[in-house]
Amino acid sequence: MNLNVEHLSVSFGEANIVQDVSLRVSNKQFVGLIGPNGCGKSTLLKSIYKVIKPRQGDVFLSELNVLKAGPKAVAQKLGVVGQFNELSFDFTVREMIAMGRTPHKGMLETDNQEDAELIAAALRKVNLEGHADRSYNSLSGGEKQRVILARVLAQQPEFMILDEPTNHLDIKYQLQILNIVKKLDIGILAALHDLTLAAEYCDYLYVMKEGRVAACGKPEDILTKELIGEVFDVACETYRNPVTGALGIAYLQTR
Ligand SMILES: Nc1ncnc2c1ncn2[C@@H]1O[C@H](COP(=O)(O)OP(=O)(O)OP(=O)(O)O)[C@@H](O)[C@H]1O
Repeated sequence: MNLNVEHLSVSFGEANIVQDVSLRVSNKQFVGLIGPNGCGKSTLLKSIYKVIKPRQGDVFLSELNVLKAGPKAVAQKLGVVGQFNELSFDFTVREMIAMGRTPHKGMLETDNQEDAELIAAALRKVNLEGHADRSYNSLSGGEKQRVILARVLAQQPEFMILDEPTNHLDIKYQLQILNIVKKLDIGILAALHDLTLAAEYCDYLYVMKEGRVAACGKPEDILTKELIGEVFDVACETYRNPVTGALGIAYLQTR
């Protein structure tokens, strides 16, 4: 399933927050969206997954016209791990994850054995088997984040959007979540803040600055000290990590 975002623009009043952004995720790529705070990453993602209405532009998931399709048709294909996961009403962890099955159900259809197995498998995958009956609101930020991922796993989407999925997570779970997502073998578009993790996990990166795409390409081609200095306003040197061989970034003092 491919994602095509075409000339998307979002405005709040007079402020043009996302300006004529086009991007593509094809062939089950893991594509990262990076850029400084406030550059418009979340707004772009929310307009792709229909929480915000764009001023202009189109979004296609393969043949599906996302902005014109109904929510259920989109939810059958697209899973979303958003940035803030607070709830006014309390549910158990199991109930939260069961919500992932809703797009695949008829109006009054209840959960069956297959749903129960998918929910249990999702709980196992994020290491929260023992937490199924806990109240969601009582969980730590990192545990909540993993429940939201488990809900999306139970949803069995063909494409996934993640907005800073490693927020709140310690390094073990940052790596675990990125490994789980990477192994799903579906197209992924994820906003990420950690540039070395973005370089390690992403096949391709889009760099946003002030609402526009400032650069795009393979991580090793575009994550240069010049681009990082220009977009994030920090001085750095890039290097090959001698242990992993991955791209390393040594941050120097802020300019
Ligand atoms: N509903 C809104 N009304 C007015 N301005 C908004 C609204 N939502 C976001 N903005 C503004 O749009 C800009 C982009 O916000 P956005 O959350 O998309 O940035 P971001 O790149 O995801 O930032 P971060 O890395 O901090 O999460 C910010 O200046 C923000 O204050």
